[in-house]
Amino acid sequence: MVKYNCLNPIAPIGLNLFTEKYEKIESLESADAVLVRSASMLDLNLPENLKAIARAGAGVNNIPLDKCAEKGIVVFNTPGANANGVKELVIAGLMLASRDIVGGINWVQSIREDENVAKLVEKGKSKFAGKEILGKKFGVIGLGAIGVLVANAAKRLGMEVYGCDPYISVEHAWNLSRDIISVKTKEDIYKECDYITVHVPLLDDTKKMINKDTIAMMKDGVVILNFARDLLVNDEDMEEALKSGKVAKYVTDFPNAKTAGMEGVIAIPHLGASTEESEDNCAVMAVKEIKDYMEYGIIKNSVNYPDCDAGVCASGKRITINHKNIPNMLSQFTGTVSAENINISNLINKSKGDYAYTVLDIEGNVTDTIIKKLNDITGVLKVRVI
Ligand SMILES: NC(=O)c1ccc[n+]([C@@H]2O[C@H](COP(=O)([O-])OP(=O)(O)OC[C@H]3O[C@@H](n4cnc5c(N)ncnc54)[C@H](O)[C@@H]3O)[C@@H](O)[C@H]2O)c1
Ligand SMILES: O=C(O)CC[C@@H](O)C(=O)O
Repeated sequence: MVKYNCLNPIAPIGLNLFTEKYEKIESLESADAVLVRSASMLDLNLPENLKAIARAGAGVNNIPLDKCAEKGIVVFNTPGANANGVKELVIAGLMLASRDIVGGINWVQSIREDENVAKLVEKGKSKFAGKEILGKKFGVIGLGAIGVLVANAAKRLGMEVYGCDPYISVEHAWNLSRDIISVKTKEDIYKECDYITVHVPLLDDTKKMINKDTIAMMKDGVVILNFARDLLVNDEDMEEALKSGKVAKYVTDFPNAKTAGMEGVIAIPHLGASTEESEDNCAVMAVKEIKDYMEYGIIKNSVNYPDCDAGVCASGKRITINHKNIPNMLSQFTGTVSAENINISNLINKSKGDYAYTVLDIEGNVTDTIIKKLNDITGVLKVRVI
């Protein structure tokens, strides 16, 4: 029986894919697998038995990736599964920043009891006049699953769209409209654009990338949209820029104690992926990833281990080994199995950064001796028999 724990609610359409071989448990302690959305796992004790974590979403800054890798725990995410949900909200954010829709709606509510409300509306509406986005310059930083959809949608709305992503994947490059102006550096976006949206992961080199220095390069009255993570922006610098009018509006899907009540901020309560469709897509993808890994040792969409698909084991037993990416591992694995006079019918080894993963299909029984010897090899982090 595979035990799994959900740290956040996960859509039933995904959980229903688990068969009778899986049991949902309420505590993390004895879980083989975990499903999570935005709950922070950074300070959790990770049980020895834990083998896989699936993040039903894109951002994995709530999961201690290196600590997991070091314990042989494979972390998955669900690339692209919520991208359309976020794209639609970014377009809404663009509109909210350009037209004072929020201010106008709130004002109507404040005068709604007045019997002359219709007249007052016509008289007072000019306070809420805005700008159109047609023909304006729109910069997208990060052309991944979300950035590409946002860039293409903005282009279709008649904007002049600039995109920047030094690490763009071939798949995303194929999907990017050829009408998007590709620029080499973020500085080109900062200097050129009336609206700037960030769609990069929160990493050491993206943290606080929007700060007083980068804002200084921007046009006066720029609009900044952040549907990625709050820590991408230096909030103190943003406050200054909003006060001076350098930044006209800051739209964020990640309000915090500093920005939630800040003048000039349009704060949305992390709703980017909160649609039925995105939640379903993420749940289905996350559960399939867990099942593939638990049942076949297949790794797809991992963020801390290499992807590896050895298909279904056609002979005897499958041994999977999570290990450090260091020399001489394979010869020790094959030597250990061969010493027991067992034939290896299939072997795959993949690596990603400091970590690697090996699948051995063997023609014979996996003895306790083999498992102990494999576990004793320096650099081996987890051994499983499937
Ligand atoms: N608001 C929400 O609910 C919500 C939902 C999904 C994702 N997100 C956030 O949005 C981020 C992006 O999501 P995605 O699905 O597009 O991810 P993705 O991995 O498909 O795309 C991220 C892109 O950023 C690029 N990138 C990385 N570092 C960069 C840098 N320094 N400069 C420019 N580009 C850089 C990568 O090459 C990649 O193409 C996630 O990491 C997450 O933090 C938020
Ligand atoms: O799960 C969510 O609601 C948000 C997910 C989003 O922030 C992500 O990074 O995918």
